Amino acid sequence: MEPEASSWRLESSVELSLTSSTASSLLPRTRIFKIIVIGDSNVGKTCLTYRFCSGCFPGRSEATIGVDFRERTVDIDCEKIKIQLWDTAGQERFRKSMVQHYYRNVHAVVFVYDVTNLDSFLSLPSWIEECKQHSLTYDVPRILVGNKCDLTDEIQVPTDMAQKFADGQNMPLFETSAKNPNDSDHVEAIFLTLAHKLKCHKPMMLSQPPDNNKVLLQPEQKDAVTCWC
Ligand SMILES: Nc1nc2c(ncn2[C@@H]2O[C@H](COP(=O)(O)OP(=O)(O)OP(=O)(O)O)[C@@H](O)[C@H]2O)c(=O)[nH]1
Repeated sequence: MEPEASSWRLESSVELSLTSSTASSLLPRTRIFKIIVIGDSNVGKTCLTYRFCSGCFPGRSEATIGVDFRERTVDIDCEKIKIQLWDTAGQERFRKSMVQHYYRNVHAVVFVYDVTNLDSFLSLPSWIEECKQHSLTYDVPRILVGNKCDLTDEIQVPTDMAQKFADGQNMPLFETSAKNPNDSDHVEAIFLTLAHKLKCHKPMMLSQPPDNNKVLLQPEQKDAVTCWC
């Protein structure tokens, strides 16, 4: 179910074609960041990823089965970054066989809850636990997103409650609406902020000497906890 290995490479590796023997003349190809989006069913994971990658709210959205991939290439500080969003199924029956694939070589995690559904917020600890069980270390950036802020009359999760939880988990909180991008934090800004953090967090380094006119760049491995300040 993973995308074609030929079209992308996990671990945010960057393959370079050498045009001369000096590394300074290398032109890097697009770096890829794999971001998984998880949370209860119906919180709006598909709509958020669709909003970011396609720029609009999907006319209709059905329960995700397994996982859907969406991607978008952005320019950050003159570098092309491909943001690959893994939109995972919220329903347990549609997740089972796929779970181990989600967590492989993940660069960041987006936890989503629905601000109009308290249960989806109360489920967050179990999603965080699932990450832990798949050996996701704390140096993998994580953010918390409360979706459906456009439904102002139906809010069940007040911002201060969500903020307290996010602080306790050392995650930044964003409240947004995939439906109405003018509400609160903009979906676009959320994912771009995350991409910036990833870019700074994982500077490229040469991982092996040039071989067959190719050189593989990989992110520097860091043990430090990601700081969002
Ligand atoms: N009002 C409003 N509705 C939204 C918003 N985002 C999603 N929805 C609606 O919420 C429902 C569920 O959205 P999805 O994006 O399919 O939810 P999901 O989290 O991907 O669900 P699963 O695939 O089952 O895990 C759909 O009817 C969407 O139209 C939002 O920001 N505002």
